[in-house]
Amino acid sequence: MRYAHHVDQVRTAEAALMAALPEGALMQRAAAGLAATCAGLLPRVYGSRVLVLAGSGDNGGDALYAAARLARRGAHAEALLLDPAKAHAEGLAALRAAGGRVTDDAGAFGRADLVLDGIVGIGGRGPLRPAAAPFAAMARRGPVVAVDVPSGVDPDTGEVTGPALRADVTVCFGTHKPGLLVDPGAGYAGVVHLVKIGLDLPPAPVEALQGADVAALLPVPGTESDKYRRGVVGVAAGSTRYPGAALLAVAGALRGGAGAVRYTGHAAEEVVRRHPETLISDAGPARAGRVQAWVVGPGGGDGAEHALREALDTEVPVLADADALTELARLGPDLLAGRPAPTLLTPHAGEAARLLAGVGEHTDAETVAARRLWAARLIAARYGATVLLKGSTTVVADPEGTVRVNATGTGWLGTAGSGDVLSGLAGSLLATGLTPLDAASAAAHLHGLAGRHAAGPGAPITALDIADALRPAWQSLTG
Ligand SMILES: NC(=O)C1=CN([C@@H]2O[C@H](COP(=O)(O)OP(=O)(O)OC[C@H]3O[C@@H](n4cnc5c(N)ncnc54)[C@H](OP(=O)(O)O)[C@@H]3O)[C@@H](O)[C@H]2O)[C@@H](O)CC1
Ligand SMILES: Nc1ncnc2c1ncn2[C@@H]1O[C@H](COP(=O)(O)OP(=O)(O)O)[C@@H](O)[C@H]1O
Ligand SMILES: [K+]
Repeated sequence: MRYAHHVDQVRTAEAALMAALPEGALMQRAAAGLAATCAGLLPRVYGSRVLVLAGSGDNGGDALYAAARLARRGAHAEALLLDPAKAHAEGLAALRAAGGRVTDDAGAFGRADLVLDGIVGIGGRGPLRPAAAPFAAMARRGPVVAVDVPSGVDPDTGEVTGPALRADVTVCFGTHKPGLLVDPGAGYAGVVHLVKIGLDLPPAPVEALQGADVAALLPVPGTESDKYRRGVVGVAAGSTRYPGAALLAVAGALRGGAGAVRYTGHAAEEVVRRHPETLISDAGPARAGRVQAWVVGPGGGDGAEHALREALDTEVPVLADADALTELARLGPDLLAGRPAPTLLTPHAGEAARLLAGVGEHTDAETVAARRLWAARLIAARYGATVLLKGSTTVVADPEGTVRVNATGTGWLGTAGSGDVLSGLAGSLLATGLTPLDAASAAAHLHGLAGRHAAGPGAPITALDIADALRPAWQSLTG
């Protein structure tokens, strides 16, 4: 598991640790880890040109001390001080003592073999200020290593509201920050290395499941298992206009661990032709027969409201997607109130904007994509449901405030019908007995791996390719 903490939690833990350590010890731990990562990125340290962009806080201090360590190993280290009067005095003295020097030539950025972004860390707020902003767009020769956080990225949210430094590698201290794991910030962070510095931290508000965590969640049939005991997932999807969504949701559901898939809707013939193992019900969710979870909405068209109401009237978990979300946004969160079982909502950014409008928060898809944590948390709180917000970083938030992020995906997943496969998959995991939080985060992880597997070194994929790749993705976790 990767854990990410908010800035105020880091500050509290840092204060407690600093009180127990000699002055400056914590910064030296940070700088040592930072310098070691930088050394690993350079073909050789001796003779390399290292440039520090140094702001006036401790983030600049870390960068200056790390550059001093590299200078002691023979690097030509230079520091560009964004506010010379306020530069970190001890860090600067260490750099000078190691043979480094100060420069005011901005061209050094483009010539450097490695740039250290020590402009701002967890003390930064808002976009880069004018003195630093030009570096966001400047050509570079060597890698940019962000110290703790890429400057210009909000550490708590990953929001980027103006120019920000795009790093190849981010070396963060003590714990991950949410902004390193959630787009758009994650896209600026590059590869993230964590340097442990001994902080004693509270429970993390944001976490990211790793392969082993997901493997531990996936259902495994026992000797007593049969298709019913493994769980049956109901899929109410597709319409005469959109039969394909039904095929795709069933394709995902068949590969999600449930023992059987029960389908109801207007695309029964097509579904059985493509997936002969599907159980077909003529009635809607209310009388379709026993299931342990319902998936409702993909390609649902005009029938989506009816199917949603019937599914919500059952006593099993319900996953609402696509057209069912549009209906839910129109009808409002009261529709979910008092359900005896949990509800999982799987919006993309546009559907999330509709759900937010349904509770009086008028916004658009771009804003949702730019403020993913905010959007997912708000929908979860206001609808009292678990939310899986799709996109380049998938964010899963439950109404109790737990947030998980998933980054196994690839841009190739942005293909028509991809979300239908995901909803079938997540519903199937729900039917096996996973909580909505676990089902959603495991499904997002598997779906992302399947997309990568299907795309290979890089090629367009179809939604059915993703469904087909779910088995190797699953095996890659459990093998
Ligand atoms: N916590 C830990 O456990 C450890 C923390 N450590 C390190 O300390 C770092 C935090 O240091 P910090 O508190 O000094 O704040 P920091 O990030 O340097 O920024 C403050 C300065 O930035 C400026 N500034 C603000 N916004 C700006 C903007 N948009 N654009 C430009 N400038 C902006 C602001 O200017 P002012 O408003 O004062 O004019 C102020 O001068 C942390 O990230 C980590 O690297 C490690 O050494 C050890 C363990
Ligand atoms: N840039 C991206 N990086 C990673 N995953 C992506 C990206 N774009 C889309 N996806 C994933 O692809 C799927 C698209 O789902 P959705 O938008 O509902 O498509 P559709 O409605 O066509 O099925 C989601 O799982 C989403 O997370
Ligand atoms: K930084």
